Amino acid sequence: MPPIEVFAPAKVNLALHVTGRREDGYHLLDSLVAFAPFGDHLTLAPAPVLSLTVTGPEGAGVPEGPENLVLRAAALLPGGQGAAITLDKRLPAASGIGGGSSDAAAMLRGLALLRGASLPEDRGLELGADVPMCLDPRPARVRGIGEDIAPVTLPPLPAVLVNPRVSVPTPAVFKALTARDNPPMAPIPGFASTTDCIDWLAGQRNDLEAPAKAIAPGIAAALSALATLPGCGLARMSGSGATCFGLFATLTEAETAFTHLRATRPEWWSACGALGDQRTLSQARRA
Ligand SMILES: C[C@](O)(CO)[C@H](O)COP(=O)(O)OP(=O)(O)OC[C@H]1O[C@@H](n2ccc(N)nc2=O)[C@H](O)[C@@H]1O
Ligand SMILES: Nc1ncnc2c1ncn2[C@@H]1O[C@H](COP(=O)(O)OP(=O)(O)OP(=O)(O)O)[C@@H](O)[C@H]1O
Repeated sequence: MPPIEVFAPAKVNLALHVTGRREDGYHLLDSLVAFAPFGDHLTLAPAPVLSLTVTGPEGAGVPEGPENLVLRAAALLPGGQGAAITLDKRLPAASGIGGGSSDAAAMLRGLALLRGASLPEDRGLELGADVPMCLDPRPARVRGIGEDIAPVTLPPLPAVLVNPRVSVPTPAVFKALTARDNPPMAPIPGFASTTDCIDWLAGQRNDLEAPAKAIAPGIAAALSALATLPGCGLARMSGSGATCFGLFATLTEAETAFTHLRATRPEWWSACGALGDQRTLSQARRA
């Protein structure tokens, strides 16, 4: 049987409001997410047992053992059939763009095809708050701790992403919050254009940006590098950081800005593409 290939796109929190805290310490969020046309790649070859090999430019330091979210995801699906898994890491780990969560979600989609199994009832929430939204990688308003997902329609959002090569652990950023009961996002209107959407987003926030910046000052440098690129309409951090994104009215403007940024900051991880719906690209398929 030919191997199965699955794409695990980067997740971007276009806005992320922290609106409360549950008794178990998890924070209640109100977030607008979209997905990038770049990300990690998984290959699942039928094999007698389950094994994982991590490759790719961002693979260094990513565990190959049972703690990898890909293997933890595999353990959730019934069916004994093994698989030789290759995880080609292109997204920096622990960087706020859902790398591990998107890999876990891609693994669930791939194994569901390989084993003919259905997806777990909690849609992978037990693996991480970002996994359910990554299972169906389309623009969505996400509430609760990540389980309450409502798809939304957004125009394509040309973006440049940059990671200043600092990794910030998600729990430390939540812990450093000074206010946990902030106002939710405004109601999401229909957007006539990309510029319309960028203007609306500028009135929303990422409440994790201030605590993340306090932990990792490199984030401020990434944000100001993005904000000063010609045509950048909004620069903001994604998730718990440290990856930041800049939004542009057109893909041509974003690509020009990306070329400039890559040349001036070659030591940073960066990528460019239109954020939006990546369901088609992310479908598990036989090679
Ligand atoms: C920041 C976001 O990326 C926004 O989409 C997510 O909320 C975090 O998602 P994630 O990385 O999948 O997070 P998890 O692996 O579930 O949680 C890591 C840690 O972050 C904190 N955490 C996470 C999610 C949440 N809603 N409240 C929290 O307080 C908890 O300390 C938790 O132990
Ligand atoms: N498949 C994986 N890819 C990357 N990291 C992994 C993976 N599996 C487990 N990890 C571990 O999980 C940690 C968090 O990595 P991940 O890429 O999920 O970041 P994140 O910033 O928490 O994502 P987000 O907050 O956007 O969901 C890493 O430090 C790494 O040791």
